[in-house]
Amino acid sequence: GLHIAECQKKPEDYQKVYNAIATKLRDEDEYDNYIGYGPVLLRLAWHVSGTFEKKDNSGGSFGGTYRFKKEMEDPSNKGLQNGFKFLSSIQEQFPWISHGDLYTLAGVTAIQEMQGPKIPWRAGRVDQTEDLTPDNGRLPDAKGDATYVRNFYKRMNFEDREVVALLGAHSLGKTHYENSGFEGPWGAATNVFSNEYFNNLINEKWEFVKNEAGNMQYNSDKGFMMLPADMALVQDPKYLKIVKEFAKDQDAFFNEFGKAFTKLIENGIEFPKNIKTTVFKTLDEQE
Ligand code: HEM
Ligand SMILES: Nc1c([N+](=O)[O-])cnc2ccccc12
Repeated sequence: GLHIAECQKKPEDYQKVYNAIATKLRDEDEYDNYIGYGPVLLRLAWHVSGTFEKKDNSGGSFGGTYRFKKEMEDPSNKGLQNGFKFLSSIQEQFPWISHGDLYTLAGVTAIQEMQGPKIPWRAGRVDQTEDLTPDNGRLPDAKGDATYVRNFYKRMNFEDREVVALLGAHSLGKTHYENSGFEGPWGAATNVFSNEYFNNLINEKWEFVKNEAGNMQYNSDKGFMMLPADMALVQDPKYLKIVKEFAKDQDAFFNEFGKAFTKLIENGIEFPKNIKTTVFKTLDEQE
């Protein structure tokens, strides 16, 4: 059914939550060989939203159902518990925030504190009961080709340009054998948002190899890696055109990513007029 957002707090209350997350991100910088918690918090926000199914308006970020066992233990979510644990102290400090608002706000904080685009955000997600937890298997398969990726994102109403922009988040963080059966990049994993991923796709020399977990992935001689689903973006002529644009024009990428990420974390939710969009200030902007 339809999810109507409800919110009693003011924008400055959510800026306090943003600042607490951003401060903790700065303090706890050693996580994952000094990549920090930014990428895993961003992936958590995407995974709690990426279960959305437009046919019956099920899944999506509204109900905060990631907190329940079935969703937390979805094999697609392996490793995200690190992000969940990071947020437990924030949840204690601000017990009034819903889980859906917390997970999506943390993703927005991660993007902005990693020098990414501003992500407009609205509050009002309301915790739902465990029975509404979506089944496992709604998140995308890393082995998918371009046809698979295009069809997958149709389920959430995303077009080619939005899909290519969203995958640009793979400029951040890395794959880990213990989570997904893929590994790398080595040494090149970043925690600064950029369009580098698109330049890697186009400029690196890729070798399709079987990795130590028995999965096929693309490795470059400079130590970068791509999933088969990443490489789909240069194997499909329509996607490739957009990859080339974003590789040349970081602003175009940032602009498209900002809009698509807000759409991703708000899929399936009706926001009444009284709930205004907030664009949070970064810590740097408040010092
Ligand atoms: C075709 C769609 C996608 C597939 C198949 C996919 C697959 C994956 C896989 C297998 C990993 C490695 C997880 C691990 O081993 O720890 C990963 C990491 C990541 N993904 Fe995606 N992803 C997709 C789309 C997205 C989107 C839309 C976003 C955000 C907008 C995103 C953000 C991230 C981030 C930030 C990481 C790094 C996490 C870390 O360093 O801990 N991905 N993705
Ligand atoms: N850093 C990454 C790259 N990269 O090129 O640096 C490519 N693909 C990725 C897929 C999932 C997570 C991180 C990725």
